[in-house]
Amino acid sequence: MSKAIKLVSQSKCYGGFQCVYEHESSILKCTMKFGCYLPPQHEKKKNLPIVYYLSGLTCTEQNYIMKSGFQRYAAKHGIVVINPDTSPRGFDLPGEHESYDFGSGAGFYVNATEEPWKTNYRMYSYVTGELPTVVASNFNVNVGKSAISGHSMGGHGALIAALRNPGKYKCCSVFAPISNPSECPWGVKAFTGYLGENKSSWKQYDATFTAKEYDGPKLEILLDQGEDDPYLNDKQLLPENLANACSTNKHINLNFRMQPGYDHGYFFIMSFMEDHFNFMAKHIC
Ligand SMILES: N[C@@H](CCC(=O)N[C@@H](CS)C(=O)NCC(=O)O)C(=O)O
Repeated sequence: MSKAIKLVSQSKCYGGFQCVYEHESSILKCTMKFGCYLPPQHEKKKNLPIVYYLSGLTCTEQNYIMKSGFQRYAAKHGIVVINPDTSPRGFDLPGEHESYDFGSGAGFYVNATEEPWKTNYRMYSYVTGELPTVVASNFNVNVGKSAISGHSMGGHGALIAALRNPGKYKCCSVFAPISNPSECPWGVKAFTGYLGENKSSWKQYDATFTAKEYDGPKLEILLDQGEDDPYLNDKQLLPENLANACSTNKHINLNFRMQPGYDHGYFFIMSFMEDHFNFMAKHIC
């Protein structure tokens, strides 16, 4: 596996640098971009903590970089922030670019088992395996101090990454996550396409199921959900199902906050970004 990365862009921001890098992913078999915020502390200090942030449907690495305002808090706490793209890129598989909720921009953080997706659509292994290795070999980070965060489809990705890899991520921060994908239209469409009709193979990628089975070190999860999020009312997110599952598991502490008046977008996310960085900093700084 090549660990080489190439700088695509670099802009000074809060004393550090917001960068975008690209690299050849051997798992996805394509060139992938990822955002990398290097806080001011990166020049002198070694062993900085890492936050991974996974984005939602239709996003590239740009949405979070441009819209969330996270850099201010990453600079304050001295955290390296890595945010990958949401699917493999550069292919033209049948139907890949036809809908916003499947294929490109919608990798759902699973390892596909179905044709024609199974060769490239392996975002679970990319995010939890290849990307951390690439990050560890290129930046002054301490992989033992990692947290994972995400929004919507990326909230689902963050939850399953944390729940399936006990101890790897010290805590998990999510905004409006797709919390029970086996039971919502977005998830059913994606899992049928990537994983096939057999629902038993879906459970490993469903936070509501994996939360019941988690028995690792105490996992703290901060979940913010806008009350006026249209996708909440459309039953795409189902955070109450995750909350029920977590309430029966003493190894998980879920802080589930409903936020009146907020919708699904980045204005909601930016409003609670400081809280999420304070929460993650407590676990990794
Ligand atoms: N109706 C939206 C659905 C997708 C959506 O809301 N995506 C969220 C994540 S699930 C997002 O972050 N969009 C990009 C943005 O707001 O910058 C669309 O077609 O773009």
